[in-house]
Amino acid sequence: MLSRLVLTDFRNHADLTLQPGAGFVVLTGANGAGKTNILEAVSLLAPGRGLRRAALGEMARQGGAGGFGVAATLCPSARGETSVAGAERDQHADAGSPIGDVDIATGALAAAPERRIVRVQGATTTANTLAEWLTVLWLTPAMDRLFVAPAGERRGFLDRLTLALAPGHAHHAARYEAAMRARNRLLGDEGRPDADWLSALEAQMADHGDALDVARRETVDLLGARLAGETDGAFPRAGLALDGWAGDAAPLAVALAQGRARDAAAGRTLVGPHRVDLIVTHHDKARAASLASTGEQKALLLGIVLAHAELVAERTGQAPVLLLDEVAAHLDPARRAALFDRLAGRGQVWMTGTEDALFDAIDAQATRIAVGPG
Ligand SMILES: Nc1ncnc2c1ncn2[C@@H]1O[C@H](COP(=O)(O)OP(=O)(O)OP(=O)(O)O)[C@@H](O)[C@H]1O
Repeated sequence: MLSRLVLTDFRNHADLTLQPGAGFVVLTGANGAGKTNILEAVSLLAPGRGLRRAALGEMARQGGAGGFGVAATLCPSARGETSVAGAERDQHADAGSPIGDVDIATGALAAAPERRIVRVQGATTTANTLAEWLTVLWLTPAMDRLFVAPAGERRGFLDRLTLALAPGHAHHAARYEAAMRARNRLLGDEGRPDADWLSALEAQMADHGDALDVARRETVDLLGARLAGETDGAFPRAGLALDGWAGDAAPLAVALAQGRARDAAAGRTLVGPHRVDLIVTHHDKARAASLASTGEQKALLLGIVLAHAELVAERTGQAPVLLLDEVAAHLDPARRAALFDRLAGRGQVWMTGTEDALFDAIDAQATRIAVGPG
């Protein structure tokens, strides 16, 4: 969990320091006060582009010096002794330094506003290594249409779910994409491409692509089984499946080598795990989630996120940090109570709303923060 969060020139926040407690962190304030901006800042403490998938240059405060910073202290008690098993933690342990609070920071400088800087304990590192330290998952109003959105959005959601169980997932995704871009460029070049160079790139895609495929399948299997066994009742059970790339049907390197002419003509790679879609069904109604009502779609998504948070906590000993933007306001009172019940005592959960009264039931367990303009 985060025990401290400092925003400097991040969106509308010139200088803001928060000291959230464990459990619920409730941000309330008027429209435009900057609540979602705070959640976005937390989401940047994980690999990827954050919950708005915005360009870095958009995040620096207009009227500020041009750069921005998001710094946080992770508190070890809630990270758990067995939780952070990654290479970075091992390095610290090997160096004999005690595992205490961990400072992580990200941002950009005015001189290079689109270059992301990431530091862990003051040492520069890559954004992908943040997955070793913190798992952050979010639900925002923009995700309400996830089940009818293009496949890429569901794949992005699946990858975030997967990252929580396989911290190396972001690294494999980045390497896979880089090799694929290089292959696409090579196939698009004038003249006959170098076959050895193509084979080498395809071998890289196959290595990293297989790792992506295995990790996604494991996530879908584990989460699907958990959802199928649920008896909660407050949130509809989702059925999960993968579609679009049968990873076990043909080795990827073979499929890529055979598809060179086709991909050269298309100007892109037409097979591989970058084409995967997450198929979600309303389990009890045996119907595609895309055909469910708006309210049912929201509830399905929330059910997936809740089951995932519990799965991750169980398997890694570390509850993910959840960011629930405007979720409480859209639930009926019974579902809202069920949500609070399920989340109580399950790690740090940041929630936003325009009205204080929405969160009265959890007042005693929450850090309440009134967000004002600027
Ligand atoms: N780079 C920026 N510099 C300054 N202000 C910005 C920047 N980017 C966004 N803003 C402003 O931040 C304000 C707060 O946005 P945010 O989405 O966090 O509000 P909110 O409290 O979640 O509101 P709502 O309840 O309407 O969702 C908006 O008025 C927006 O214009």
